Formats: sequence, C-alpha cells, structure tokens
Amino acid sequence: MSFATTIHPLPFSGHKLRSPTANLSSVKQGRVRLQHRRGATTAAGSMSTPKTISFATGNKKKLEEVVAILAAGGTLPFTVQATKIDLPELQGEAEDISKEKCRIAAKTIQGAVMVEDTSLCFNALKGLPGPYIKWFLDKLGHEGLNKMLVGFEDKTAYAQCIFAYTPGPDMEPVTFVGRTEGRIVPARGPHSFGWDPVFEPDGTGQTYAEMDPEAKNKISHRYRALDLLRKYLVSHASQDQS
Ligand SMILES: O=c1nc[nH]c2c1ncn2[C@H]1C[C@H](O)[C@@H](COP(=O)(O)OP(=O)(O)OP(=O)(O)O)O1
Ligand SMILES: [Mg+2]
Repeated sequence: MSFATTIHPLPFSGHKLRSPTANLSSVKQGRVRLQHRRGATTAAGSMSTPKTISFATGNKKKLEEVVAILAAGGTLPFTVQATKIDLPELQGEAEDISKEKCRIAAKTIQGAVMVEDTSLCFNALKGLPGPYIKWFLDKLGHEGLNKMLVGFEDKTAYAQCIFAYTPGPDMEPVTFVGRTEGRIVPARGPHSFGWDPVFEPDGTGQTYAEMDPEAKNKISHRYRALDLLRKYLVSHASQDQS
C-alpha cells in the first residue's frame, strides 16, 4: 500500500526556520523553543524519548495550539521542531489514520515524529463526519454542518484529537486520545480556526471560537490528547543528566 505524500513548499510563518538538512531538502522545519533540559541521551534503538521530536502538520493553527499547550505545561526534556508536511487525508478508523500519518511522516523525516488527526463526531450521526470533517467543513461550511442535524433533536457532538508518536520510521506509533464533549450550534465568534465557531463545549456557554485561546487550550480535545503524550514522553525520557 502506498500513499502519495506531497511536501509543501511553504514554511510556516511566525516561526523561526532553519535550513533543512541535505536529505530533507523540501521539508520545512522550524525549531520551537521548548527545550529546557540539557544533556538527555537516547540510546540508539531504545524507546527513550529523543532530544528532538518533529511535530508534522500542514495546519498552522494546530501548530500554534500545540506550541502554546506544551509551553504552558512547563519544563520539557525534549525539543519540538515544527515540520510542515502536506500529510495525506486517509480513511478508516480514527486511530488507524493517525498511526498511518505518523508512519508516513517518520519515513519522510527519517526521525522521531508526532502527528495528530482531529475528528468532529455528531452523536446523532453515530460519530460522522468524524475524521472526514475537513471535507464536510470545506464543502458545507458552518451553516451546512448545522443543517446536517436539522432532522435530529440530538445536537450533541464531541471533538476528538488523536496524537500518534514514534521514535523513528521503523517503530510502531503509540497513540493518545483526547475528547471534549459539546454540541453543534449556529456559528458564533471569529472564523479563525476551522469549525471552532460551531462547537460549544459543555459547561462553557461559549463556542471554541468565542473562548480565549488559553481557555480553549485548557479543556480542548487537543490539550487532553497532548497532555497524555507529554506525560508519556516525560516518563520515557532518559534520566542521564550528564
Ligand atoms: O481545534 C480545532 N478547531 C477547529 N477546527 C479544527 C480543529 N482542529 C482541527 N480542525 C479542522 C482542520 C481540518 O479541517 C479538520 C481536521 O483534519 P486534520 O486532517 O486533522 O487536519 P489538517 O488536515 O488541517 O492538518 P494535518 O496536516 O495535521 O492533517 O478539522
Ligand atoms: Mg489532515
């Protein structure tokens, strides 16, 4: 099975970029300053957390949130390097999609990588659009997403993020699932990130779009999944401080 993976030629703006290494000539990377501990070593072939992990995505807003969430989490024993890759939109179960994205990214980057895949799941539609929300949003817009639920009383939905991480291209990715429950509402708030204006998480009275970024990043599907991954990486970091 093969997937076409296009390397996007444009760098993320707003992040300092450094020259890609020779064999990554068309993968754009930007170092995100999140390294706080020096001297961690990673034994070749072990599962220890490496010193540098690429976060591969084609989505600038995701990157912004990931950087903010990690920065708010305190000291990290690794550096996260933003790597812009145009990852394929795969089909299947959400967890399998995230794992396959991770394998593709690790093969492209030839190194340790984390990716995530985000779903928006309508309970009345048994979890659809799920991982296909990108196309539904593109084609139908916020109003169309609301119209999909017109025939149903149940407007509840959950946002789901699945991070997948692998230390390298030959290793099986591990996954971390984060969910935030809420409901689909007519759009409110700035239209700056995807379906944020039509998703109102439970108990907030605000859509994601109306919330301050800090508030979203404390309860979001992305925060919940990334928090699990962060704990995993911290617990697998080498104790060697030399
Ligand atoms: O917190 C979010 N709030 C609002 N909208 C969001 C959020 N997170 C992802 N989204 C949108 C982006 C895309 O339309 C779809 C997920 O698709 P998904 O494949 O995971 O993202 P993507 O293709 O933009 O980036 P990537 O290169 O990491 O695959 O939902
Ligand atoms: Mg995608």
